[in-house]
Amino acid sequence: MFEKKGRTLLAKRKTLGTIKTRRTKKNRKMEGTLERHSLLQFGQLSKLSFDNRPPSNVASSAFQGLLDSESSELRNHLGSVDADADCGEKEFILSQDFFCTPDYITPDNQNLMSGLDISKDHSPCPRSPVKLNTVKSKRCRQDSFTLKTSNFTWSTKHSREDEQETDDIDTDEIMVDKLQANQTERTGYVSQTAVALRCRVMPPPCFKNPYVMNESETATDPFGYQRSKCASFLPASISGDGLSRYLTDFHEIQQIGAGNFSRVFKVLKRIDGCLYAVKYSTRKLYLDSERRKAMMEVQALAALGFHENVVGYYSSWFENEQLYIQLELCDHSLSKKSSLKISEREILVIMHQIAKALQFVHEKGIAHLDVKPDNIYIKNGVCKLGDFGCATRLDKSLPVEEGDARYMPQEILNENYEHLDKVDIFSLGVTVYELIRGSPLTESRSQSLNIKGGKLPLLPGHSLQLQQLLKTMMDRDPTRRPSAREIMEHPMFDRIRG
Ligand SMILES: Nc1ncnc2c1ncn2[C@@H]1O[C@H](COP(=O)(O)OP(=O)(O)OP(=O)(O)O)[C@@H](O)[C@H]1O
Ligand SMILES: [Mg+2]
Repeated sequence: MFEKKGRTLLAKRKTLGTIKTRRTKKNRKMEGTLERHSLLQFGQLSKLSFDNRPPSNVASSAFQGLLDSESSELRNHLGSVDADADCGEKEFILSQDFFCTPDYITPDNQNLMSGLDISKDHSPCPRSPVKLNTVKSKRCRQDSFTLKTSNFTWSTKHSREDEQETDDIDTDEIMVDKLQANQTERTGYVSQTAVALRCRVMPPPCFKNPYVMNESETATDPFGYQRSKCASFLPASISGDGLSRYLTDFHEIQQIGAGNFSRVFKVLKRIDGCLYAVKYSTRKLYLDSERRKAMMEVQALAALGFHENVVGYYSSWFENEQLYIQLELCDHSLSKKSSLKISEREILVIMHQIAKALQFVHEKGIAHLDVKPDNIYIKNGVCKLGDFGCATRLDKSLPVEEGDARYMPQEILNENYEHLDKVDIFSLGVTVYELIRGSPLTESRSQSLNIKGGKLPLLPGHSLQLQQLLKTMMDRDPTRRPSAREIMEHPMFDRIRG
């Protein structure tokens, strides 16, 4: 912790360029360690820069070029420092903190989030932090001070507080060197390359997956502390022109679906040549809270893992303040079929497969809460449950946001969340009823009252067994509805088990 504070201080000194500290012995000793640490870190950075070069991407080549030029410049500088025996006076500390501490390198009013466009970065690379010609230093012992230039104001209140923690208050004094007039403009300058490098060095933040039961798998995040400083910066920083992961990794073929909040495209993944579905939010998710809410869908999918009757999940990322989700590509959704008459055998197959999916989901402690024909997809004749945008935990440890009201039982509309698994059973019952009817449910109040009241009309042409099962699935009382496992084990399905 002590060394950490020492680094912070030195990083600040480097950034400000002209602030010198009269060091105590203790600090000098610390710097020796930190300089070695910095060299080590630089080694890692340069390795990253040279080893991870994508061969065929123009944008990333330009990006790499900038990184390389900056890397070699920094390396030259470090080399010369290495040869110099008097390490105590050097101001070249390059640590991860330098790249990951926006508050130290970011002047006020600079919008880093929208400025990350390497192709447009025609600004000169920052010169190595050479010693500036300074005029006589002036002592400053205020608790906080403001360094004003013609362009910006940099409050160092926090810096001063940090330094006070690190340094011995009695012995430390801060001396501020006056800048030469032609250096004032550079004081607040942060190279876009440095920002890009920071993003590259810094892995994205880890979020705890609330659907995963075994805490130990997600509790450890070795970068947690440093990432937390960049958490709100990173999602937006990977967006913007020229750095689109979607466009870089996928070739868009056609739109295959749209929901209330999203659009879904059939895409070809460039690197593996396979087809996928990519769903992305139509609304821009500017707020952290919006992003976290959207992320619950992918967290549920990731926590569930593979099941043949659940739509496959591959990856997800934020880009341009939108959440992108790469999914298994299916042929179409079941709603296409709800306007057609389908046979009882087909109905039984669908019912059995979705009950299987629900059994799997419920056993993982999750409720789907938006089962309906729109959210059941067909792939090669196999049904897959999709759209986990309303998924929540059965133990009520997460907020409940019910799905399409037409398929919801009365108890959830009354905010009774005691039997969330049985909400899915009710919705599956309504889904099957809609398929049998052959026409989509309307928003009509009388229809809705009948369904929610468990009053199922006779379904001519269908077995009593099926009608009986549907009736219990749509019972008003959730405790009387069968579980997904009980549905699966119903003898009626012997006809299709073949
Ligand atoms: N993996 C997929 N393969 C094929 N089509 C898909 C896939 N995912 C979604 N779709 C299509 O896109 C439509 C919208 O997707 P989805 O239901 O996930 O979006 P949404 O915005 O969450 O929907 P909702 O309006 O229900 O909230 C689906 O009904 C389906 O037709
Ligand atoms: Mg949907």
